[in-house]
Amino acid sequence: MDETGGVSLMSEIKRASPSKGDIALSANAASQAQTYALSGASVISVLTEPTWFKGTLLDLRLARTAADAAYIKPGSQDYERPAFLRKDFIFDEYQIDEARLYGADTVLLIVAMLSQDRLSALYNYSVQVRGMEPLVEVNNAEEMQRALEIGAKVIGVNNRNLHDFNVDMGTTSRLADMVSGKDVVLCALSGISTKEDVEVYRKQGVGAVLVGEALMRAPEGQTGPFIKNLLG
Ligand SMILES: O=C(O)c1ccccc1NCC(=O)[C@H](O)[C@H](O)COP(=O)(O)O
Repeated sequence: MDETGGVSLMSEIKRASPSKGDIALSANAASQAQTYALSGASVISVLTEPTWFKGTLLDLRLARTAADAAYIKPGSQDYERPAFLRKDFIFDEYQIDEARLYGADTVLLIVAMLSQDRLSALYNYSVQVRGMEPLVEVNNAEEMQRALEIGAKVIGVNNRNLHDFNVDMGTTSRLADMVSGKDVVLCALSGISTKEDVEVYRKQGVGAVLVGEALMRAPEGQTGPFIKNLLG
């Protein structure tokens, strides 16, 4: 949660996706990141996977550089400087090093894609060797339990089922109790597009929401106002 008790925004740079195909192919990662940074996003998530999401590691570097440059301009410091998340399918420690090298502050670990040993090893490597607390993604109670077992402190519940791409906004709500009272920031991922969505999650103790497609489809010049309205 942000310092005002509101929900923090993780805004995503997402050109395409397996479920929706092309979303915003010509999006410029640098200018998108600047807009996000200057509109109040706490985290900028950059999809670096090339095949399905049409992202690159270079997007991450350009986004980071542009947002940092925008942020140091006089008069532009209304918000905290956002952190950068490398959003990709991470299987190896090397990808965590790569993320750091290209400007990320943290990485995504998807519980469903990793054995418990690999999940734990990658989590520990990220925290202990690179000093980055990963966003650990889950989609059901069993995965949430696995995330809690490794000591994850930032857990994202993906409302999108990765097998059939169905989005059920109640997924986060149903798992919220499993972290209540724990030292965990609960994040709601996917399908979020309105201020009302954010308000529902806020009341359930969600600390951050991740928004991709809705931001990428905002009409030109409307991304900043859209973010301010979401956070309103
Ligand atoms: O977005 C997809 O189609 C997708 C399919 C399979 C694995 C991951 C996928 N998306 C990654 C994400 O987690 C979303 O980009 C992120 O939560 C933002 O979702 P949205 O706001 O619905 O774009």
